[in-house]
Amino acid sequence: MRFTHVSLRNFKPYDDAELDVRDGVTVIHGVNGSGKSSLLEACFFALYGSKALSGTLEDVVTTGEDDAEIELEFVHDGGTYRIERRIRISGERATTAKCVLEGPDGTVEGARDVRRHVASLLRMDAEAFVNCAYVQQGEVNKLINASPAQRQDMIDDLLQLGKLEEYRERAGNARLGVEDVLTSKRSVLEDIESQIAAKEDEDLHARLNALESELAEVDEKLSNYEAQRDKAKSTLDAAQSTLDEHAEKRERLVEVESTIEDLQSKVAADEAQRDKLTEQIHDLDGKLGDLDDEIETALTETDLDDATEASIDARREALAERESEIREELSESRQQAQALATQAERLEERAADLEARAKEKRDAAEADETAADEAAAELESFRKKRTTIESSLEDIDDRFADAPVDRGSAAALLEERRRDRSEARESLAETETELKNARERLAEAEALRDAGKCPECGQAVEGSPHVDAIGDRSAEVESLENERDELESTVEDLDAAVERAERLVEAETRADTLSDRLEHLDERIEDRETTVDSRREAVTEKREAAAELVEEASTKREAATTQTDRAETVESTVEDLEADLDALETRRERLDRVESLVERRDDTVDTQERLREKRETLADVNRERREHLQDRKTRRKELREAVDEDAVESAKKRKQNAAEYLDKVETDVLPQLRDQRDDLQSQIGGVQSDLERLEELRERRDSLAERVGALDSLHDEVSTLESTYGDLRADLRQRNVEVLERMLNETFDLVYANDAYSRIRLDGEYGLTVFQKDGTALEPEQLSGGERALFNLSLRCAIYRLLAEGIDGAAPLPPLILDEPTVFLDDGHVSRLVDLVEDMQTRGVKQILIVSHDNELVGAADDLVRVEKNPTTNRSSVERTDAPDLASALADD
Ligand SMILES: Nc1ncnc2c1ncn2[C@@H]1O[C@H](COP(=O)(O)OP(=O)(O)OP(=O)(O)O)[C@@H](O)[C@H]1O
Ligand SMILES: [Zn+2]
Repeated sequence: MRFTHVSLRNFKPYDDAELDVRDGVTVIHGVNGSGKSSLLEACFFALYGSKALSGTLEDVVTTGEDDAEIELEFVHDGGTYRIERRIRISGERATTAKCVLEGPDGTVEGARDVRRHVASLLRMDAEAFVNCAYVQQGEVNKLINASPAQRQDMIDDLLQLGKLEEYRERAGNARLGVEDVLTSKRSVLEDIESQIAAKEDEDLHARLNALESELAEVDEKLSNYEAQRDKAKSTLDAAQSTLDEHAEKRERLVEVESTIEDLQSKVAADEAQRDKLTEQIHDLDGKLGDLDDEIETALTETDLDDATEASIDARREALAERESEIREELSESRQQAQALATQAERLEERAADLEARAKEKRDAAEADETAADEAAAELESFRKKRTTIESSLEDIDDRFADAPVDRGSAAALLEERRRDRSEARESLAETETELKNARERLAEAEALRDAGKCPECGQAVEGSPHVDAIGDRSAEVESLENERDELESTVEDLDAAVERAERLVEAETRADTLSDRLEHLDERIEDRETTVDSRREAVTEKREAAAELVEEASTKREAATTQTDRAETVESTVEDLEADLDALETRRERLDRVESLVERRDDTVDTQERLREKRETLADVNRERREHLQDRKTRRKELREAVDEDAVESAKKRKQNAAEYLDKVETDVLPQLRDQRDDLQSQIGGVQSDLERLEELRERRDSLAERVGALDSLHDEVSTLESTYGDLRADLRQRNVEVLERMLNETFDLVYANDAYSRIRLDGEYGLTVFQKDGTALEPEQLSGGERALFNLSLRCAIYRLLAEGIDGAAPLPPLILDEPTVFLDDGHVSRLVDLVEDMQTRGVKQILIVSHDNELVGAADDLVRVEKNPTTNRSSVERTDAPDLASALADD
């Protein structure tokens, strides 16, 4: 198997990338993170899908893109294949939107089917692919650190040895299954054999023969009795039909006899009925005569000529006409009477009303008169009061004739007098004070003088000029005392004058009051005078009006009497008319009586007619009945002759005999025989089915015995197969281990010659041991990092070779893929790696893909592929460079 072309879109760091992969060694190089490993992963992913990923499906699609596409073309076993996958991100999740494998045998679709198809094509699943062909970056220690059992599983799986174990287990399971079946079948077989033996002991055939002959005897007896029974049955039937015939005839006879009796009694009854009817008709004739008499009498009470319907109707009409006339007149008269009565009533009311008003007027006149009298009395008293007040006023005026002022100035006079008096009192008070002071000064001077001092300056009197002053001072006192006396009498006079003035003021005030009252009285006098006049006038007017009203009332009363008289006249007319109506009613009643009598007569005639008809009908019916009676009597005669009592007796006897026989045979003999027969038949059936069962058992025994034999030999075969698979696997594994150990040592020599190690041992349990030149053994884990890398590579290459050579025909193995194999190697060992690669090539590995940036490996490449990442877009691209150009490019470096 070889890759030929890979093309990517939006796979991890790539946008659009395409690469033709050629045979030989292809080295992919580029700086860290440029996308080298991703390119290899793309191929692996193309083959196995999500199983090939360490991460999730989403990681595959370039961040920020919706979908990714991977296409891988490869050749395998002479065929060309192409796988196409498309991954789409929808929401958070990525799904495989398309997955198609096109190959020479057709197209496979769907991720699961494609993965299975690839696994069966390459005979390895994703895990086996990684273990065999694809050495991933940093997986140096995977095989070294694995336990021998893991390693064994891994390698067995690669070499498909696991299948053998699987087959062995399947064979073991099959053996156990066969054993289970065998055991159960054997026990069934034993059971059947014992059943057969039991049945054979029963001697079934002899029993069958005996039962069958017994059955034949019973059958014969049965058919004999059945024939006898049939004969008895027909005898019985014949006797029965004779009896039935006679019984029927007798029944008819009875019927006919009862019919005759019935008819006879009906005829008699109807004849009696007819007689009764004749009698009734006769009675009605008498009744009719009576009615005719009554009608005659009633007619004479009316003014009818005859009692016909027409004349009664005509009369009735005339009465009705008259009645309506009277009623009309009556209603008019009643209305008129009513109207007149109402008018009279109204007039009475009006008269009463007028009289009442006249009385009111008279009462009002009375009241007015009383009011006028009262006013006149008051007027008289007011006039008297006026005279009294006038004389009082004249008295007051007389007093003012002597007074110093006129009436009206008294108040001013009083004020003047009081002022004069208070002035006089003030002068008096001043004078008294002056007098007191003068008296004190005199006393002082007299005291000083008595003490010998100057009464004026208080100095010693000798030589004082003022000693004469005492005389002056006593003269002053004297004059002041005179003045005071004068003033005191003035005040007394003025007191009297004030008193007089006060009395004048009093009189003046009284005169004013009297004048006011006088004025007031004058007003009232005038008022009363007016009242007296107007009331007296009103009295006259009202009395006149009352007289008029009384006159009007008497006129109304007269009119009322007239109307009442007229109403009475009309009412008597009404009474006359009512009497007329009563007379009319009596005449109508008489008419009614005639009419009802006529009707009754007509009814009676009808009844008589009906009775006659009924009597006639009855006569007809009886005529018919008599004919029918004659007919029935003839029939009775015939039937009486047809009944034969002897034949009936003999038939009865025969019937009884046959019935007795049948009863015996059918209830006793035949059922017994039938039971016997059924019992025998069922016994025979039982024996027959036993025989059939025996036969069946024998058949089953034979087939079971055959089956048990077959199972025995199958068990032997399966056991052999089981042990064969076990042996084969152990054998193959041993051989593989030997070959793998040889190849491992060859490879190891190639990459690690001249070193301290002599060889590697791979034991039967897949344990690995490294031997040093001095013979000491080492665990592979004890090797250095670089040594471990080489050891791993050797082991991987050896496994690859073992597979390549172990599989027949053209090597279908996938390319050998190494991702960064030189990481732990020093320069010398890199050239060993180059040797190893070349060795693998010479051993027939067609395609080797190596990711490396080691110059020496680059130099060894047949094809060089450069991977670059655009630093601005951060997207990777891939480009093939021819080896020589690169060599020179590297030389420039
Ligand atoms: N889904 C993705 N979308 C975009 N870029 C991705 C995605 N997955 C991985 N990468 C980028 O791809 C690069 C990793 O590629 P890869 O491992 O192939 O590099 P490399 O060349 O093998 O590097 P080294 O030499 O270190 O092994 C990283 O730069 C990573 O950021
Ligand atoms: Zn890498």
